Amino acid sequence: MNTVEELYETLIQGILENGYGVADDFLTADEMLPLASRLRARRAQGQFRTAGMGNQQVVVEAQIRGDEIQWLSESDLTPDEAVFWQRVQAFMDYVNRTCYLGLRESEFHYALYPPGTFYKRHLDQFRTDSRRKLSVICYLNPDWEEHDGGQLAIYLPQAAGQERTELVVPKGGRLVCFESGRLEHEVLPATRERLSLTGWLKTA
Ligand SMILES: O=C(O)CCC(=O)C(=O)O
Ligand SMILES: [Fe+2]
Repeated sequence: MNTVEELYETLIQGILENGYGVADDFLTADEMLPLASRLRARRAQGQFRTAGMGNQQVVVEAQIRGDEIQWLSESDLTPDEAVFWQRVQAFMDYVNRTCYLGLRESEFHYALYPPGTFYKRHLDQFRTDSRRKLSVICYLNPDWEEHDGGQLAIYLPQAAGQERTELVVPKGGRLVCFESGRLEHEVLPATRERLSLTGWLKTA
């Protein structure tokens, strides 16, 4: 079993060496499953909304993204959500001590992609707001298999204008992190509902 510092170090090394980091078991199954249930319960209560594009005006654009989301509010976390929240805050503190990114704030939402939906290739920074420094996605999918699809495709710039595509399987408990302003990425369609907690670590 990894210590949390080892998980944080794995993520940071991944970002420095490959542009993105992946930590399996960021959440244990015991930590992840209650969050998946919480997501479904909140959605059943009608708290989820079709996600919009950009921060200027919310244009619902099913051609671009098909996920439904709900933002977390720090003042309204269940104990299970607080475990995740605190682990992310500790990661943010660790990054600030080791990489001097000046991260001060975070924002997270649950996301559910119904089967067949996707999020086309995009960058996570808004033209009008560059405070998002690190994108963080934690998957809440028990028993996810490669043939279920739903991979996160990450486009890595290479020398001479080339690029390489890497695919991350959205396995439950796994966390992916990359620089929001640098890496374009895409969510591929899945054959099952695809659950996650997605967020950004931001400067003030
Ligand atoms: O769920 C993922 O793997 C990525 C989600 C994403 O790119 C986003 O919400 O901006
Ligand atoms: Fe994204």
